[in-house]
Amino acid sequence: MVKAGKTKEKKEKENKDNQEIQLNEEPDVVEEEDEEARTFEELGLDPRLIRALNKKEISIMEPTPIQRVAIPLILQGKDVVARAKTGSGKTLAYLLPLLQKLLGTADSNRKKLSPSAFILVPSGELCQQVYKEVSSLIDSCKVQLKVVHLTSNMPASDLRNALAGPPDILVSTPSCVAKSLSVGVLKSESINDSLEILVLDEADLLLSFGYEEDLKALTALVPRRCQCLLMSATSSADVDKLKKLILHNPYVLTLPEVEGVKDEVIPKNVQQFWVSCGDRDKLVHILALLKLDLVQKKVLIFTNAIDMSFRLKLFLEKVFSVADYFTGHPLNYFNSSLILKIIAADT
Ligand SMILES: Nc1ncnc2c1ncn2[C@@H]1O[C@H](COP(=O)(O)OP(=O)(O)OP(=O)(O)O)[C@@H](O)[C@H]1O
Repeated sequence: MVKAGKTKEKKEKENKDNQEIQLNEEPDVVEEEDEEARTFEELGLDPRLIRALNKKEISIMEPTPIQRVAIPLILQGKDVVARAKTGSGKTLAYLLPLLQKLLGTADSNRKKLSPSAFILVPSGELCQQVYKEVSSLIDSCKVQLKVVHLTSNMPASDLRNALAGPPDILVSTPSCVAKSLSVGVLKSESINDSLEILVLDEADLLLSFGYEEDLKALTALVPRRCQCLLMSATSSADVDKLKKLILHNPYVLTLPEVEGVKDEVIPKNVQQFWVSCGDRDKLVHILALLKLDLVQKKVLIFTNAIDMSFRLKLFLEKVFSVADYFTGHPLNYFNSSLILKIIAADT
């Protein structure tokens, strides 16, 4: 991050190689951040957004480390790649400056034909979560910004209604944008004319979920002036590929260490085992693990598709108590003592 008072060497190091900022390798940078920008006010956040954060069910008073670094850069209009562990606050790290930028243009007379901001996520469930977060911030700020989200089962007429206006912010999977383009409810020229901010959230999953072609098609329409943000919990070849495909000379923020806790994708206290078996034997193996109490306490089982989670649920219900199993959005229910085992599809 380019900051007043920083040494010349540091500035040069950051400007080199896509302006990479390894926060753990430069602890003094974190310290400087700590001293200089402890609060959202000091990050330059609009008071309406700060009030909206304070009003949340669990009020948010101080920025997380990734927010401290990312928010000012995004407010300055930089392209940013933010890599920080799950739960580090990446969603607000891009949503707050994105909303602030749109607050500044909310009263503009210029008639747009397409949304100013696209937030692309890999799944319908994430789409719903991000949409909820944006809507609640907009409601709390009491501003005239409109957000919509698209779902994969929407017919063309619903897509047309959702995009009429147009909204200021679109939350979608890449495939719903591709569908909207193909049925003509989004127009290439209007995207090129209107798009100001493009966010790829959970970027580490976007390509593995099969959105490469949709993203390539969209990239061709993204104007050069559009600010692009890429958020990811891990670094991977896919994230690099997306970075090269869409971003321009971005700041790369990596936050592997927060408050002395090493940010590993798999925490140290988690033991991992894998069982090699054919497709047909998977259910029996899971049953054996549970029946023999080899996996104890609460269990979260991920499957790669929704129909597989239902098959597993039906299978396990034949053996265990029906009330033990739940499928759907897992984390809201995981702390409930009634729910002992959860099956979740990773889509
Ligand atoms: N500054 C903050 N102070 C306290 N809580 C926060 C702050 N920022 C975000 N949170 C809360 O932390 C939780 C996790 O945040 P968030 O979902 O943004 O993490 P993430 O880094 O995007 O994770 P993922 O990689 O899974 O998307 C949310 O409940 C969010 O409301």
